[in-house]
Amino acid sequence: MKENKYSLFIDGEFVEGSTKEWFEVINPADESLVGLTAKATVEDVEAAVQAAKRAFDNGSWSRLSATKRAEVLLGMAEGMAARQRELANLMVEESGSTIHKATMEVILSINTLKYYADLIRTPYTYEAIVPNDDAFIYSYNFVQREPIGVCAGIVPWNFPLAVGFWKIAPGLAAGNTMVIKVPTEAPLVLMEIAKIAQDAGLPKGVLNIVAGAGRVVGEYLAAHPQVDKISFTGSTGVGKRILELSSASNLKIATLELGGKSANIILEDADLAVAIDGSLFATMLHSGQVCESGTRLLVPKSRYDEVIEGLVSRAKTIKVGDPSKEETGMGPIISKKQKEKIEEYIQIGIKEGAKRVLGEEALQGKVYEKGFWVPPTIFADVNNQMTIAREEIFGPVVSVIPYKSEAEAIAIANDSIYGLAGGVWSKDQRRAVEVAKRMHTGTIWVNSYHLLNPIAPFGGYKQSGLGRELGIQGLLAYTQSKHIHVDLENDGGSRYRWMLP
Ligand SMILES: NC(=O)c1ccc[n+]([C@@H]2O[C@H](COP(=O)([O-])OP(=O)(O)OC[C@H]3O[C@@H](n4cnc5c(N)ncnc54)[C@H](O)[C@@H]3O)[C@@H](O)[C@H]2O)c1
Ligand SMILES: C[N+](C)(C)CC=O
Repeated sequence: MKENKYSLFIDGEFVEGSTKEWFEVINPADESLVGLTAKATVEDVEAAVQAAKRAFDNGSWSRLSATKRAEVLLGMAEGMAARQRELANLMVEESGSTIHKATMEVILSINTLKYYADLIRTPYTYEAIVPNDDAFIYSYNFVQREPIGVCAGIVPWNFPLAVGFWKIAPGLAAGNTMVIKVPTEAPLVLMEIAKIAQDAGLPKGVLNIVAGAGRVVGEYLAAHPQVDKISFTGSTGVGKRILELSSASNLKIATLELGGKSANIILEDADLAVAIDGSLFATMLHSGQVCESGTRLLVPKSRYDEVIEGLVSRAKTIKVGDPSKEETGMGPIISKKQKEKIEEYIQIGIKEGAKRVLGEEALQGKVYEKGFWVPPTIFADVNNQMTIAREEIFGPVVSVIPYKSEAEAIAIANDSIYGLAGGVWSKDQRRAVEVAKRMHTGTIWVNSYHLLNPIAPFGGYKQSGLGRELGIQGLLAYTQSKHIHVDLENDGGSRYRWMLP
């Protein structure tokens, strides 16, 4: 067990935390103990913020050249690549990710580091602007992009590594220092990163990693007057609380990546074999515990029966079980609490008149005796006013909604408080893109789903979020711009003689 005891990482050191209390991390597939993590108190978080502030102010990172910062980020990427399998296995154990999803996540995280290391070596930090007014013609103006300061990141359990790196990679690349709060359910993989960062030569205090209760650690960071920016990924309810605390304290800049109830539209001309498999991938990946899951599947009435039949027969082929096995398609649910929440939604769906066409039979076998399991569940005959079409379930449950016309499909898709993602399936790509343009969401996949690339921004419309991560926007979100005006006449005074004759 000793090697699976994880300390907090503050000011370049692994520390036990002020109360020396530890919490258990449980494998959701069999309820075994994966490891112990030190539980941070507000005193520990304060120490982490102060370490990040000192590190920012001393310039060991914030004033380092972009090329040198990029070298360290690439060193971290190399360190992660060398331990790819180990990191993926740890995520399988602590979060129930299948080995495929966990491996994809490590690769996405490495690519995010590499992308930002490349981006800061291009002159994004500098922008010349040309005066367009005679009064300013003899001046030279430029905009400098500067780091913001101490940035906090709050990370959820479903993609602990990738979401962590959507914050750490651009945040560090831009020259900020950081305090990351890891999720209590799956804290270990990001805590491993502390060692990798240290080995890559990240100066002390630049990256601090703490674990602890959201209400204590997360709220303390959100309300802290010396935290200059907060980036939160999690539920919409907690996101609203973060925004309240962050603006009331010091008007800190906030990026919020929140929940979703994404619509996935199969158009009449779609290749159903492709669309059905793609729509199951859209909802069952990571047992549906993915923010952008296509949980409202919109199907034309003319092809409805075919689609339902296809979904049921293909979903039955998903192997649910031990997430460490290569052949497993779907693993467990993160916790007993989350499993019970999903089951409650399933009962609500039945009560409100939706027809459960798959998922009634409990999973049978030794592997399901322990751990937290919910079978792939399909509801037919859902209408968009039902609770299971309006609220985020965060489980392997898809609500199939029939529609009569393309216009009706778009109206249903947009009738949601959320706007995170969506999908469109059609043989006619031009038509699919026209539909995509009319959907009010931040990401749409045409004839695919869940494919993420560090070059493209990710984030939500409406109550799915504020701001963007990834892409150039994701880097700029960790900078603030400063306009510098240099008077070329070396005689600025001549311009205000009217006041000081
Ligand atoms: N848009 C995205 O990119 C994205 C990505 C992943 C997850 N999510 C969303 O996250 C939710 C599932 O994750 P979850 O259950 O971990 O969400 P959550 O909001 O309960 O927790 C997210 C993180 O916030 C912390 N937290 C909890 N309460 C807090 C509080 N009062 N103040 C500060 N921090 C607090 C948690 O400890 C955790 O680290 C879903 O709604 C999902 O859609 C969104
Ligand atoms: C966007 N992503 C996949 C990293 C996390 C969503 O839950």
